[in-house]
Amino acid sequence: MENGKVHVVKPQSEARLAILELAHIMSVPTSLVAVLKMKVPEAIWQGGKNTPLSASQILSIVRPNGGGDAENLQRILRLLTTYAIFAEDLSSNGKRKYSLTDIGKALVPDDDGLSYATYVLQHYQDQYLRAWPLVGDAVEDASVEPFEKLHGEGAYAYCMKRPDEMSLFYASMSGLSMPHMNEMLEKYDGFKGVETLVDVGGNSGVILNMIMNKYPNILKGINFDLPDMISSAPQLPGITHVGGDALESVPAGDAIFTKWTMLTWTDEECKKVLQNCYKALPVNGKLIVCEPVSPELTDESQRTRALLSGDIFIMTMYRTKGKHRTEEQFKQLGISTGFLRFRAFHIDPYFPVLEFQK
Ligand SMILES: C[S@@+](CC[C@H](N)C(=O)[O-])C[C@H]1O[C@@H](n2cnc3c(N)ncnc32)[C@H](O)[C@@H]1O
Repeated sequence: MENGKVHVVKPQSEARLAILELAHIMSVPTSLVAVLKMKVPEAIWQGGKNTPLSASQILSIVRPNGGGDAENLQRILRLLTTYAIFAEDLSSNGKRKYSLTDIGKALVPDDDGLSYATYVLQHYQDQYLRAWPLVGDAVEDASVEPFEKLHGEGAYAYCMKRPDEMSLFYASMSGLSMPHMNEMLEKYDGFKGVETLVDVGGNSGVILNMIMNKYPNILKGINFDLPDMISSAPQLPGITHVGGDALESVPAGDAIFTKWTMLTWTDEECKKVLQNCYKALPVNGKLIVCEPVSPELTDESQRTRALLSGDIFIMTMYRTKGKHRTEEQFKQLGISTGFLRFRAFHIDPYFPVLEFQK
């Protein structure tokens, strides 16, 4: 008996609830995409104030010419409140009003138009959504990615042929990478003393630019990526864009950085790239890797879920035998390719820094 209510927790009813939640879980990302497309976070954040607004007030901002169903918007906002994207306020005569939580604020574009919203929107484009029902095909036949089976080409090739998709990919990568790189650069000082830094799979070059701004000792930055991927990369001070394939060779530098690349390579391909990095480094040179690192234990934590669900995204869209690896798997890959020292810095729960020294 608690507060006059009798709580009878029946394991079987909990099991039924869990199944119902999973059965309906598509409502969550699709509702999130809907509010992002309607620019609801921006509407609540107007003037940087985060004022709680009712669904009809939000609609009057996102639909200034009228229209839209406030009750249905409120239904969506309530669901997303259960995922702590919005906070619900019932203080004004029981009328529900919504503000942004810290998670919701991460979806509001910054002055450069970047936020986590772009990453979400990029992932929920039609070409990916249509590949999801084929996820089990990666078990039946691991020789071809479900995305490629459906579209006749791999996810990178698909992206690189389409200029709009490329811009979205750049913005998605930058929007996600910049906030945690800011924190990483505050806490990790492994770029001290480096004069030439190569970023393998550096995409638009914005991360290399961030590193160089923080470490003026880096005089030369080489942003290395697939030729078509850097074809529309912006010009950035001190940075040379070099097109190539890391599976063939990597430009020389006194340190090499790579972030969020190895997950799309098989173990054999990772070894090849690590060998190429080894060759491109001087004695004592460092390879600094920033990759999703899967936990050894399978638990129900948010971190484990974020990492294991990202792993299935990779398996379905990019590479059936690419993967999120554990720290030990990274260490063994480094040792097998000749690196002498391995250190892990757990600055970010999703993207730890892994240092391999020659
Ligand atoms: C997920 S993105 C990460 C981009 C950036 N490093 C970041 O963290 O925001 C992976 C990048 O690796 C690049 N890439 C994939 N395979 C590559 C290869 N074989 N050689 C060079 N770059 C490659 C892709 O073109 C893409 O820009």
